[in-house]
Amino acid sequence: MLDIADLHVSYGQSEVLHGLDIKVAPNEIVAIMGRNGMGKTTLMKSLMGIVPTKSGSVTLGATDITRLKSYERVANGIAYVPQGRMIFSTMTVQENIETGLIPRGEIKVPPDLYELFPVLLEMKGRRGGNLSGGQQQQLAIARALATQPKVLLLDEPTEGIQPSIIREMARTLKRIRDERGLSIVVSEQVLSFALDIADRVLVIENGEIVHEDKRADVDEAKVARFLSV
Ligand SMILES: Nc1ncnc2c1ncn2[C@@H]1O[C@H](COP(=O)(O)OP(=O)(O)OP(=O)(O)O)[C@@H](O)[C@H]1O
Repeated sequence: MLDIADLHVSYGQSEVLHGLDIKVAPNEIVAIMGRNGMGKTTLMKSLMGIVPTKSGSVTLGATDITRLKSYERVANGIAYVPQGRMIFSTMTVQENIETGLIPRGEIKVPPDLYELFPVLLEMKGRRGGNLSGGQQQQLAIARALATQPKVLLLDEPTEGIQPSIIREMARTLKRIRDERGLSIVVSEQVLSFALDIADRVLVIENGEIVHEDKRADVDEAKVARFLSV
């Protein structure tokens, strides 16, 4: 579904991703784990066309999206929940979700989004900035899903979220995958969450994938060592 091949990304002269090869199957959930500064956000931003690709390719389904602009990537079926959620704090919950409808030319929030996140229906007239961290995360996911993606990217979704809400988020994301047949790529530092949700766990270190395990074979101690400072 998503095929990243020999992806190199730099900021000016300094190369940050050094030739990543990652394939994500339809319906698969892949967790990309790594400490701060290892390149997770840069990978997400480059997949969304927010930072330019130096070389290599990104293919979504049958479409080469490497040179496409962000909005064209979204139209092709890739959606993004950025680190820190980045909801529009002065807009209402409903208006936030509506921004995700624009690429599909739709006007009305599909009821199944509110079924997934009932709290958003309750709060649809509230300003985004007045929601709790967990509620804002649900809103950011709902906004991304409104674009009807085939691949959903989430950048450190557990950051700043309470443990009980993190478990609920894992359940919801698996439900989304099962019901919508999405592929999900999630960057994470919280191993328990990654193990809860992922079919495959990759570790990124200094812009390279240095370890990979299927969920059933994950060597937890080894992955934890990569994550410890
Ligand atoms: N705009 C930028 N200009 C120059 N260098 C940058 C820029 N953004 C990130 N970097 C560098 O790129 C490297 C990877 O950063 P990135 O933010 O992708 O890491 P990360 O794994 O997502 O970390 P975090 O968990 O802190 O978000 C770091 O060395 C960082 O300093």
